[in-house]
Amino acid sequence: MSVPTITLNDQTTIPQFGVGVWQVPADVTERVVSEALEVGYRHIDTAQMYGNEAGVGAAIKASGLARDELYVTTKLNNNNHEPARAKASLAESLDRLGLDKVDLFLIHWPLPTQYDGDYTATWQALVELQEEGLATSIGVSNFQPEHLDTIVSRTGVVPAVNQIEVHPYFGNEAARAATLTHGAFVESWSPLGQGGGELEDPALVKIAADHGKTPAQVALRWQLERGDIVFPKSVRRERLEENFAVFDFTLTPEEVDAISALDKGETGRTGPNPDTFDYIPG
Ligand SMILES: NC(=O)C1=CN([C@@H]2O[C@H](COP(=O)(O)OP(=O)(O)OC[C@H]3O[C@@H](n4cnc5c(N)ncnc54)[C@H](OP(=O)(O)O)[C@@H]3O)[C@@H](O)[C@H]2O)C=CC1
Ligand SMILES: O=C(O)C(=O)[C@@H](O)[C@H](O)C(=O)CO
Repeated sequence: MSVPTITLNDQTTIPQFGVGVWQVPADVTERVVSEALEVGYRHIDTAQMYGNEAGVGAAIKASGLARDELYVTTKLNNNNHEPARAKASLAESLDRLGLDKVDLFLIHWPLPTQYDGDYTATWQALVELQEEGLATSIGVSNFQPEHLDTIVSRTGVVPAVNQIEVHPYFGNEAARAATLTHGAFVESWSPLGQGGGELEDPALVKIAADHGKTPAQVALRWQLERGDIVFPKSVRRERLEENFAVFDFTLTPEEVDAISALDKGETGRTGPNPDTFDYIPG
C-alpha cells in the first residue's frame, strides 16, 4: 500500500494522506505520532492551537526518519495574525517541532484580528516566510470563497491549499469549488465527521459491506477519489491501521456520487462556521 502524492501549485509534492492531531492530548502525542509513523503515515497535521507541536517533534526525532521522508503542517493561531507576531510564532513552532522549516504553514482561520490589520496582511507575512525558506508551502484554512478572492486579488499569490471541513454529511461544496477554481487543493478536515453518526449511514454501511471495508474506510476513500488531501485523527493504534488501509480498493463512480449525495448542507457541519467563528486564545 503506498500513499499517492499530489503536486501543489508551487510544484512541491504532498502525501495525499496523513494523520491529524487535533484533540490529541500533549502527553500522548509522541506515542500517537510514533505509532502512526510505524504504521506508515508520513504526513502530520498539527497547529499552534493544538498545544502538541512538541509531542509531534519528539516523535519525529525518535523515529530516525530522514527529514525529506516526512511532511509536517502547522497552522498560525488566531492570536498571532499581526505580521511580526506571525513570523515570531512560526519560529516558536519550529523550535517546538525541532525543525528548520515546515512543509506547509497555514492561516488557521480568516479572523478579524486583534491588531489594526486584516488577514491579507497576515497572508503577505506567510508569503515572506515562504521566501525566507521557513515554510516550503503556504496555504489557508477555513477560507470562504470571498476570503480566497480577497487575498488572491490583493497579493496575486494563490494558496497551495485551503483546509476546510469536508465529510459525507458536509460536502462544503461552495468553498470546495472556489478552492479548486483558484488552483489550490482542498484538504478535508474532520474527514470522518469526527467519528459521529454518519459512519452508521445505511448507504455508507452498504458500500462498506460490498467492499469488505468499514464505513470509515469508505468515507476516506471517497475523499481520496475526489482528489482531496485527508488526515483522519485517532489515538488508537488499531484505528490508525484501519484508516491507513484505504489504498487496496476503489469505489465506482456511482458509489462516489452516492456518497456525495449524502451532503446535508449547513446542518451537516460538525465544527464552527468560518463566517461567525471568532475565537481568539487569551
Ligand atoms: N483547520 C481546522 O480548522 C481543523 C483541522 N482539523 C484537522 O483534521 C484532523 C481530523 O479531523 P478531526 O476533527 O480530528 O476528526 P476526524 O473526522 O478525523 O474523526 C476523529 C474522531 O473519529 C474517531 N475515529 C478515528 N478513526 C475512526 C474509525 N476508523 N472508526 C470510527 N471512529 C474513528 C476518533 O476517535 P479515537 O481517537 O478515539 O479513535 C475521533 O473521535 C484533525 O486532527 C486536524 O488535524 C480538524 C478540525 C478543524
Ligand atoms: O481543530 C482545529 O483545527 C480547529 O480549529 C478547531 O479546534 C476549532 O477551533 C473548533 O472546533 C473549536 O470548537
